[in-house]
Amino acid sequence: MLATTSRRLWSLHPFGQSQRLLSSWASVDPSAISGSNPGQAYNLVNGEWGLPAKSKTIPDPLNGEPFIKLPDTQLDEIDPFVQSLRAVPKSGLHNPLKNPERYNMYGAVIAKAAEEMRKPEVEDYFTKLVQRVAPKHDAQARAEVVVTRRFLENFSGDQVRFTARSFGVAGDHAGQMSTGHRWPYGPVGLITPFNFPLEIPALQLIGAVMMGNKPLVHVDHRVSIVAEAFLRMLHHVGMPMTDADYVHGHGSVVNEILVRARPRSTLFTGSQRVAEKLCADLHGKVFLEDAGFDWKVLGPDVFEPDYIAWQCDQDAYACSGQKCSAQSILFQHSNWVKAGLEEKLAQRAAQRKLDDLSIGPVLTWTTDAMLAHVDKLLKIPGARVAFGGKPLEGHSIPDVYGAIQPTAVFVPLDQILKDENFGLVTTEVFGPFQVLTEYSDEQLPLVLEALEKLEAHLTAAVVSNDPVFTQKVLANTVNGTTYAGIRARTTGAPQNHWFGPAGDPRSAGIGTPEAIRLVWSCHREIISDVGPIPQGFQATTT
Ligand SMILES: NC(=O)c1ccc[n+]([C@@H]2O[C@H](COP(=O)([O-])OP(=O)(O)OC[C@H]3O[C@@H](n4cnc5c(N)ncnc54)[C@H](O)[C@@H]3O)[C@@H](O)[C@H]2O)c1
Repeated sequence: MLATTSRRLWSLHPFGQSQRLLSSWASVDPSAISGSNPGQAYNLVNGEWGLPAKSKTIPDPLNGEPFIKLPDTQLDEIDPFVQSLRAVPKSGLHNPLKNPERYNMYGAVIAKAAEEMRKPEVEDYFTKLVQRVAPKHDAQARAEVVVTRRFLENFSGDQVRFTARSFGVAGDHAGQMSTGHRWPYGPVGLITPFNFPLEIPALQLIGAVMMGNKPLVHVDHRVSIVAEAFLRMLHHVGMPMTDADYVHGHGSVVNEILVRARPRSTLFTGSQRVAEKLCADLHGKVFLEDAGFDWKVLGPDVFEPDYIAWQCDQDAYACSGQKCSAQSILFQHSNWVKAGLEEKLAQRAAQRKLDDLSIGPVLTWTTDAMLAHVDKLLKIPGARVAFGGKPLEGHSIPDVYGAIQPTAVFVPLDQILKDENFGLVTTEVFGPFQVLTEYSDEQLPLVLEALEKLEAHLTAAVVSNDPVFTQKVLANTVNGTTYAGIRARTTGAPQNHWFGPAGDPRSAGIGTPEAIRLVWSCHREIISDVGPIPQGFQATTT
């Protein structure tokens, strides 16, 4: 049974000064939650926050203290979520012909949400909350909050209906006109992972509701408290409480809700394994942002090696390598090797420290698992540890999480291409780990062969200002978000461009009007044919 709670609860938490300013909507204080004062998360269904019978606690990633209590929703408690989704018509809560006032309503809600997030205390609040559950440097956590705010700024006011705009084409005769509409799916699923606790669920949730869908939202349990706070903030600025449901807990439980509720579409962001399972269980009605094994090719033109080393370090190791866009493999032209890039990379990586969370806990790989992966790679002829390869020391990160130094293993290109090695070398390690390799001018076709063999096509970078070289690589690859030019990176996507994989009809996107239209609406063509019927019409059978 779901027990209903109310906003009275906030008063139970000993908020500090800045959190008191937020007390009308914030339910946990990131500065105060601890083993002795755990935060409490709630499910939301049909407009009511509530708790199932069981709860579970999650450990503080920095010291192991059980610091957040989560609803541990069981299979016999999912009926309200199933019924809530089933009650949503396929034509959505609004569409261009139904309840168009809601485009205006969301324009106002999103504008107010942006205004709320522009308050320094709200920016600090979300930054700190993100850091408590997914420890990363203040700059990284704050960037997530700022990108979210800027997205809200971009999609406020009339941008909601502009994003859902229709287009018309003249017909064959008077009275006929065809109009292409962006139509909602109605009931939808939205599942996101742990690594961007705010940005990914926030951007996708807003895209879903502004296009007229009602989503069931689920975020990885380790960080789901953050999106709950965002949802509470949206309610505070006027979003109807019944427009989205929110369920904490196990992925398997969400899986069952979706199987029974049969949403018309589901956006999944996470691992390839779960992506494929959901695709099968939901009969292909999915959009996917799945695993990233992201590559960077350094072209022959060596330029500003200190800058390039800094960018490579950021791409591989910021957020402890836990970005889907993190640089997983670096193809260095021999000119870069001669320029000493590897040493520069090692120096940059050595600057990272736990104190400022420029390196920190890894939430889905243990230390042993990451080091075992390194050991397996080292069995490949010619492979060597370029730097790192050791556990972090002097910390209290619990064993369920991982903690290793920023690590790079060099593997010769010809070995990477061997069938017996390729799968191992191109396994995504969601932590501070990358593979380095080297190629010569004559070996560029081998680099392209390796890129062709990869299965994941999320981000990529071609670091070169040589247009012929860059064009050759771009022309023969498919990654959905590819940066090209001497400043090319793999990470740090802001709100001003599409982010998402390519090369798969299920590929989703995030961040732009095109991404929202693709993921959260389908095309509907309405052909008006109102006459007049031609004078002297005579029927013929054809
Ligand atoms: N492509 C992108 O934009 C993008 C962005 C971020 C992360 N990722 C990927 O996410 C992965 C890291 O996250 P992870 O390993 O924790 O992912 P994961 O697939 O284990 O979990 C992701 C989400 O799915 C849920 N889930 C798990 N099993 C489920 C099931 N059977 N049915 C429904 N939901 C289920 C989890 O609770 C979580 O919310 C990496 O592979 C990374 O590349 C991709």
